Amino acid sequence: MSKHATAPAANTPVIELKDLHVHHRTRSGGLFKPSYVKAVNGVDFTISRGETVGIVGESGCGKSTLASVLVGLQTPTSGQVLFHGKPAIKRNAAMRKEFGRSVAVVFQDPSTALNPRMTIQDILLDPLVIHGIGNGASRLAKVRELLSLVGLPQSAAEVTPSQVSGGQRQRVAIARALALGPDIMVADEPTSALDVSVRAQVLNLLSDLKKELNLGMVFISHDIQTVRYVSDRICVMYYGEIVEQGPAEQIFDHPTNDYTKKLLGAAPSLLHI
Ligand SMILES: Nc1ncnc2c1ncn2[C@@H]1O[C@H](COP(=O)(O)OP(=O)(O)OP(=O)(O)O)[C@@H](O)[C@H]1O
Repeated sequence: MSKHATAPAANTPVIELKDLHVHHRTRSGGLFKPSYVKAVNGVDFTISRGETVGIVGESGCGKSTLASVLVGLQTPTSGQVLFHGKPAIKRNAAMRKEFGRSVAVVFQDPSTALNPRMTIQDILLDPLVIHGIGNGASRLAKVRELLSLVGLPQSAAEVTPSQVSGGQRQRVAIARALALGPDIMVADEPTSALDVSVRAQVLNLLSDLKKELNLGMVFISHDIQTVRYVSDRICVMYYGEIVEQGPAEQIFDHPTNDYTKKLLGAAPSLLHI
C-alpha cells in the first residue's frame, strides 16, 4: 500500500456528518401508512481532536439520536458519515474495529452502563482483551494507569460498580472509554444522573482529560450552562435541526436565534438542575 494512499490530512475531522437525517418509525402509523418522527433532520456536524463541541437542546430534540449515529449505534436514514474523511456507513470489519478504538462513548447513567457482576478491573480489561491489546502484565499496568488518570484509588480495581459512589462509577465509565486511546469521546448527559455535589468534579475531570490527551469531545446536555462550562463550540438543536452554532462566547454573548435566546433566558444557575 502506498504510504500516501490512506493517511488523512492532519486537520481532517475524526467524524463529519453531512446532511444527516434519522427518521424513527412511530407506533401511531398503521402497517400500510407508517408514520415517522424526524429525530435528526438535515444536520451538518464535525468533530476533530482537541476540541469540545457541545450539543444542547430540550428533551426530544434529537441529541441522543445524533449521538448514536456518531458512535455507530444507529444507521442514518440518509446523509453521509465520514470517519477520518472516508465514508463510514457500510464499514468493513477493519474499519469497524478502528471505529471502535477511535470513538468512545460515555452514557448518562453509569449504573446501567457497567456490568454489575464484574470487578472494575475486569471492566477495564474488557476492551483491551476484545481488541487484543497487550498481554496479561501490560493490561494490568494499563488498568492501573486508567484508574489514576480518572482519579480513582488502585483499590477500586478489586470491587464491583455497586461498591463505589455514583461519581466514582462515572469515573469508571470514563476510564473504560479511554482504554483504547480514542481520538474522540461522545459524552451523552454524563453528569445528569449524578448528585449535584459531584457534577462539577466530573466536568472538571472531562475538561482535564480533553487537554491532557488532546481528545475531541462531543458533550451533550439539555443544560446550556453545563455545556458552556466545557465547550469551545456549541450547537443548539431544535426539533432535529441545528438552529445555531458557533464559539461558546458568541452563542452566549450574541445569540441570534430566538430558541437559543429562550434557552439562555430559561437557564438556571450552573449545575443545579
Ligand atoms: N427508537 C425510537 N423510536 C421512535 N422514536 C424515537 C426513538 N428514539 C427517539 N425517538 C424520538 O425521536 C425524537 C428525538 O429523540 P432523542 O432521544 O434523540 O432526543 P433527545 O434530545 O436526546 O431527548 P432526551 O434528552 O429526552 O433523550 C423524540 O421525539 C423521540 O421520541
